[in-house]
Amino acid sequence: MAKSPEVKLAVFGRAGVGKSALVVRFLTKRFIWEYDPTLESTYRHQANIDDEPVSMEILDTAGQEDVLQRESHMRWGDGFILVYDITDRGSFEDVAPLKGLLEDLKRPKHVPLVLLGNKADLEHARQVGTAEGERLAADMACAFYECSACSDAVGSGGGVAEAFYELCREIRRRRAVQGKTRRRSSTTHVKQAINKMLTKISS
Ligand SMILES: Nc1nc2c(ncn2[C@@H]2O[C@H](COP(=O)(O)OP(=O)(O)OP(=O)(O)O)[C@@H](O)[C@H]2O)c(=O)[nH]1
Repeated sequence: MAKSPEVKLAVFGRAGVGKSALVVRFLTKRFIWEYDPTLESTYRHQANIDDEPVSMEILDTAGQEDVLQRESHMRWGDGFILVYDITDRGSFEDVAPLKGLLEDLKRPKHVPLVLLGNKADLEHARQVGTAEGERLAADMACAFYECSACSDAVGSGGGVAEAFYELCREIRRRRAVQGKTRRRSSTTHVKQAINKMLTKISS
């Protein structure tokens, strides 16, 4: 049987935005109130997305990792979920610099991303409007979800799982485009070699 394509997903965001809670919600469909402040953790998960199997490796980063750790996690990932907490404006303001770091490190620069505003169940404490999230996602050319790790029902866009799935789809799309470009460039090389030979023969 063919092996499922592997995708490496990393979850980034300020400490306390709910990265671990979101990963656990995605993997177990449950919410657990408290975790040890994250030491980084990785998980494996298999899913069928649009009838195609995919094998995910998910890295839940620590909100307070140092620069070297962060860079190595950014190099590791194929795609990234950038999380903020809708009740913490500072966590929203951290997102654009994270995207900037990714662009500095990754080639090609345009990295598969999803923006996720978590804790949508805490509407009474909201500090970041939905429209602001939408605008930032438009600037970053990525999908946007407001969700709650407490519940799949809260928030727009079909909950936490949909954000992970959309990131996998985006990685697939990019790989398909890159594969085509590579195939095209190798065909071009063959054509150039044949042309050279023909020129030599005719001269
Ligand atoms: N109300 C509510 N609380 C949440 C939600 N997600 C996480 N929390 C709470 O927010 C706190 C931080 O959640 P974590 O998942 O540990 O956050 P983290 O981003 O992994 O934090 P670090 O590991 O320190 O980087 C915990 O008390 C969670 O119970 C949510 O969607 N709604």
